[in-house]
Amino acid sequence: MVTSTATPTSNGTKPHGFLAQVNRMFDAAAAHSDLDPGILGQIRACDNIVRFEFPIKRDDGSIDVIRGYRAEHSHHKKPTKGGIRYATSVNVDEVMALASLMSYKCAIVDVPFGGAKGGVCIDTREYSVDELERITRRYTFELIRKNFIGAGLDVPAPDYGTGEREMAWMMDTYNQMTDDDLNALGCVTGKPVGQGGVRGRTEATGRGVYYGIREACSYKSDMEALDLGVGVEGKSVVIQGLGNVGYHAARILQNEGGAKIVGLAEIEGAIYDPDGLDIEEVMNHRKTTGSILDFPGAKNIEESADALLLPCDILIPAALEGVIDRDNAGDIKAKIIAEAANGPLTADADEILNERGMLIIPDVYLNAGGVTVSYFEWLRNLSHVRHGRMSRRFEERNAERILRAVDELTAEDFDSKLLEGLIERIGFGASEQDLVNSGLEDTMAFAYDEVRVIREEKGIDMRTAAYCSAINKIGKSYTAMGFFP
Ligand SMILES: NC(=O)c1ccc[n+]([C@@H]2O[C@H](COP(=O)([O-])OP(=O)(O)OC[C@H]3O[C@@H](n4cnc5c(N)ncnc54)[C@H](O)[C@@H]3O)[C@@H](O)[C@H]2O)c1
Repeated sequence: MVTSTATPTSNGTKPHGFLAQVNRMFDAAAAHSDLDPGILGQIRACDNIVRFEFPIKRDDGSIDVIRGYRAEHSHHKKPTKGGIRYATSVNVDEVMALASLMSYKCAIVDVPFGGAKGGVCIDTREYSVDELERITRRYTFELIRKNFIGAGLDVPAPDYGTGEREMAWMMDTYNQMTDDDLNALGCVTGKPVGQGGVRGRTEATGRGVYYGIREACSYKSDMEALDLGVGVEGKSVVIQGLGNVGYHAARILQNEGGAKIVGLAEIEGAIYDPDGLDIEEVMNHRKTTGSILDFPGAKNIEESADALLLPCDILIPAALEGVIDRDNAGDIKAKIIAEAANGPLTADADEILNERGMLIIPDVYLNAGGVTVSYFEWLRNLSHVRHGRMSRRFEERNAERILRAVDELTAEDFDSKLLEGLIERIGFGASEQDLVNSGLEDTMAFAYDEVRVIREEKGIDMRTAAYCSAINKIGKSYTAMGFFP
């Protein structure tokens, strides 16, 4: 085990890797800050990182050595929060970069957590479900031993390659291994609904991506500058990655926003149809045939990455980092780049696309829906009260009182249907999903507005403005609490 606060210089670190890209973006925003350089340095630094290896018995009896990581970027607020990634790209540089993004993201949407990220360096397709469960449980056990998990300490969530299944295994392992009975449910978020999860968490990142794009498309001056109309409706969209984030973003953009999905890219290749692709039909086709290719009416694109260059209004990279770099940035035809994935643009690509006048909605803002709803889930776990449960009866009784107060309404003709109608009309007794979605919608709209004001005041691009927002808020936090000892 290596526990260190130093910047990575060995073992998996790329010379100009992901962390260097994130720090370059941070530095561009820090140049607009009046904060003491020492405080800026502390905001940028990764507070704690752990790397460990453990053996796992495969189904055939052989042994694999698995490498895991967890980085806690910023302890200015606790717990720290961030996903667990299962991918072969996972290394110390990647988890530190992703943990930094989490700190900035939480600050931008006013979620009171520090940033963290963890991962296991595996290709999930090479392991059975039983093996994945053993890996997840052992990884969690290592986090417990090293004090890197707990409702008040550090709270993982799903990321690339993990989902609610892995979160349930993590929570159960934590529950079995610790005495933290009261708060055990809050040790991870993104759990299944029956295991302390909240309705709406699975789709939350994709839904947040939709709300963020909708905010961006609602500003006439920005749309006019791109020669586009106001609103999401009718805009053509290309999406890379049809996992949790990409699929739900596509579905909601299509069904609620009226956008036209013209291109979809997955690992096996991409498809294009300028007349529009129905996302559910494509997913069913993939389920049946094992691939999105050969979808009826669509053109196959054998080289999946070429889909990034398709003509469209909005390009949504929703897979992994660094997919748009200085080599392909000049060929991108989309007018809006909506960063659903973390770090899909290198700093060079970011500069090139900004110079070309494109509107980039940055990851640190756009994919914050997941952590926002994770916050709701965590609050629910700590309070042991389901959202909407306390308020529903109270609100129903209020509605009943209002109805009974209407003079002409006697007790005999009191009609429960009328009560239901009133409840629905004035929004009483909202379901948990309604409460979660409306909380997420407000959060995304409010944060967009804060970033927009900074962007206009300083005359800077949206990413730099979003980082400025994060730096201001985290800087305020460090300044107010002072430095120990
Ligand atoms: N899950 C969340 O709540 C969440 C929250 C914030 C940010 N993110 C970020 O969103 C991105 C995607 O995460 P996810 O949870 O949807 O992961 P996921 O594992 O559910 O899905 C990722 C999808 O991308 C596909 N993919 C991988 N490489 C590809 C390529 N080169 N071209 C096309 N498709 C490719 C995979 O096959 C998979 O279907 C990551 O950058 C992650 O950090 C996720």
